[in-house]
Amino acid sequence: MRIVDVREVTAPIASSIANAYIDFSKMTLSLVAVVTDVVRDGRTVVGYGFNSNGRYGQGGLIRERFAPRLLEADPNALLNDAGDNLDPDRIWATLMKNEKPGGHGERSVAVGTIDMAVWDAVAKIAGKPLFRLLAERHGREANPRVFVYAAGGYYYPGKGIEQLRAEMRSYLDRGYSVVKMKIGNGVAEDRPRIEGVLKELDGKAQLAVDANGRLNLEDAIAYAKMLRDYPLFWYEEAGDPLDYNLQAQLAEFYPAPMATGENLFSHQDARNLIRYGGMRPDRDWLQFDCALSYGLCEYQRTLEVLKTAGWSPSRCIPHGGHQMSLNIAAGLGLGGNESYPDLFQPYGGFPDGVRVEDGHITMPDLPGIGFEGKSDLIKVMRDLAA
Ligand SMILES: O=C([O-])CC(=O)C(=O)O
Ligand SMILES: [Mg+2]
Repeated sequence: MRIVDVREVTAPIASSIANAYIDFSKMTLSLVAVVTDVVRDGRTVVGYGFNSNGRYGQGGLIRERFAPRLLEADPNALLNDAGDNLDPDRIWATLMKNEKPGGHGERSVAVGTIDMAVWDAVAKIAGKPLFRLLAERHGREANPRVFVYAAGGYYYPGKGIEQLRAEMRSYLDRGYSVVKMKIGNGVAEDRPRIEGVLKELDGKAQLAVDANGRLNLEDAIAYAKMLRDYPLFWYEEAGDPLDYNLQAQLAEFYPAPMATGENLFSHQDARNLIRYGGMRPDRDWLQFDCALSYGLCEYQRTLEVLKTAGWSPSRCIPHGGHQMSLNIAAGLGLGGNESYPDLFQPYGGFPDGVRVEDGHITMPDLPGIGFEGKSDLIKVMRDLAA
């Protein structure tokens, strides 16, 4: 049993949306195929992975550094003790050989993308959905019913409050109970946007807001004073993701739930947020995204760090809207997952036929991560592996 090839293609996920920090006019992602020599149900097992929106494709790093390390390794050194499957942690250690600690940059995205493909292959070789395999490995009961919220509400050229309200209404109509919109361009611009959306939701769903790290401390506090007038689900990523002191000071002005973490890429960074960021385990939310942060091998270390610090995995609702985090949520008891109903297709979303009801989806029993159940996605994946 061995990995015979690691393929990467950088694909566009561009659109005309913008958050308070970046626009998505040139956004890309990396799609990876880890091809094995294992055959299941008459088909060669190929694991697939991709990185979430926001950090661009990582083709250079994957092709020049990480894929060659896997292909040059002794194939037996990448297997589990029984020799009947790949071992994700041994593969992870091989990927990270001769990498210094710290300074996570974007190698964490390259590794996270390959790691997703490896876990997909491992669960397919085991003949199980990844969420069931994870629950078994951790001695837990899987829960296929997962909370999901609808992320959107971007700044959009020519889009006024009426269109924003219509967008949010469409998420309500599709079964979501929590929706999210962007803020950060200024209190004067955002207050009427928020009030318009809250009117549209009319108490039938809750609203989260996301400043994408745009605000300095003074502006983050000014926003907090405005936002705390409204019953929001959370106030996300107010300031720079690595400014733990800003987050901690903000907590003093914002008693309602805060959320952050999508731009922290290692368990060490996550631990610093917990130690120094003033985040409160009884109400705040952690959004670390394995696809951007060295993958599930690292995410399990992050969950250990959280546990040690008294945080439940149910306080985690990852960024990114991919099926990988849906599996982690169902298998390891996270609080839910992000979803972008109208963006970043065909990568995001759910297997065909999965519907949102009362803000939750139910995972179908598909082997691996479940990409084979999403026809538009598996088509581009198989094109890469062909
Ligand atoms: O706009 C983005 O970069 C995505 C984002 O922050 C989110 O989904 O929370
Ligand atoms: Mg965000």
